[in-house]
Amino acid sequence: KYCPGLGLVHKAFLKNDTFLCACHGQETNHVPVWCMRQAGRYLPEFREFRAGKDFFETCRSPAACCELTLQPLRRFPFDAAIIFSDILVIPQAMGMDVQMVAGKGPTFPEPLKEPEDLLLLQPKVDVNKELGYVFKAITLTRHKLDGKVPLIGFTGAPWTLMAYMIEGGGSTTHSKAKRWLYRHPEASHKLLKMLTDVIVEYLLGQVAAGAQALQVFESHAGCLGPVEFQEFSLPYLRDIARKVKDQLKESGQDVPMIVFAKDGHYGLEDLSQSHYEVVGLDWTIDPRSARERTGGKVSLQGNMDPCALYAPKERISEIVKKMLEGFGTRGYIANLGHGLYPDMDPENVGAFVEAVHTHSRHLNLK
Ligand SMILES: O=C(O)CCc1c2[nH]c(c1CC(=O)O)Cc1[nH]c(c(CC(=O)O)c1CCC(=O)O)Cc1[nH]c(c(CC(=O)O)c1CCC(=O)O)Cc1[nH]c(c(CCC(=O)O)c1CC(=O)O)C2
Repeated sequence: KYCPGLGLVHKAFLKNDTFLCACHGQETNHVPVWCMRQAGRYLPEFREFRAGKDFFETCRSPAACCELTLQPLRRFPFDAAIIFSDILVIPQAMGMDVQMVAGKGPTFPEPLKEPEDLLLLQPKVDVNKELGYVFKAITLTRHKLDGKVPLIGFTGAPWTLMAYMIEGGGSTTHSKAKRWLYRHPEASHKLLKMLTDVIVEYLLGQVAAGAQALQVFESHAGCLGPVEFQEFSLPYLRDIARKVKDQLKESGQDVPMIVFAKDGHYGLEDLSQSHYEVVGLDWTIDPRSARERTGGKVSLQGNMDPCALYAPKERISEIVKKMLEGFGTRGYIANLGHGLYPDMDPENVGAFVEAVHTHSRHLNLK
């Protein structure tokens, strides 16, 4: 039985456990599907709800996060929900000011410039105090979901968060953050380690609050080369999974973890041997080669080009069919290769979900 606050998770309690089964490589009647950024601006009801409210204020309201998480599930038969929040709540918890500026995106008025600035960060973060609002949102959403589908919690990965903290916002080159890697490798490792410690506690808190799976977003893997990835990203991704899993094992819990290193195709083999059950893929990887390169060691998630949702519905259906044939229907979770864009037509998102369900059922009957 599910105990609020304790987060004891029983699969039997779920009405639809296809997502969790697929994470563990078990057979399912249909391939489960969800979309990154499914709770987002492409939905008119999201835009209406968010209108006039500050983004991070919204993130700090458990009731608002719960409502936004549930919105897409009222429209589409997604097989999982992902808690509405943002990866940048961690730099905030470490003492940095982060604002969401309309038309510009996340902005840090005082980004980290030099290694001395690390002294300005909170050395020890009490996640219950600083991020308890996310935990409350998760518990409330678990209750409201009432076992309809599992709830995914998430975090940004250390390198991606470090990049934001130094760049002060989005960037095309990430040259300020990469400058640290080449010029201040020790300070870089210090920051990555600080972030890892907070992330581990944050993910454990999400599970205690009721999250039934966890996704780690290394969204800026692509601006690292294979050598830098090996040194500054992969060890921390591995550390996170190992530490979270070790802790959960002690309390007899088993929560699947997904690693999504966008544009990190060079790291695919390593990512499939990093203690994650699932590796998320962007659309630059061919499904069959991803299967070969990961050797059946993990389940895979992804990877339709989000822009394929601009195609007519019949074309979306064809693309989905090819994708399913490439990945196969077992140990596979359908998703996009990255998040939905604000100008996407909700009807086409519905067509994507339906195509995954219909084609995968047919393929399973063959
Ligand atoms: O476009 C903008 O103005 C700022 C968008 C932005 C945000 N965080 C950010 C970015 C940078 C970026 O995505 O490139 C920064 C951000 N947030 C996130 C990521 C990870 C990623 O997408 O690769 C990133 C990094 C993306 C990158 O830099 O490549 C994660 C995120 N944001 C969010 C969610 C939650 C959710 O979708 O349920 C999630 C995670 C789960 C998921 O993918 O579903 C929600 C979010 N954050 C944000 C927004 C838009 C602002 C609003 O509603 O007023 C929204 C809603 C939406 O996408 O429509 C703000």
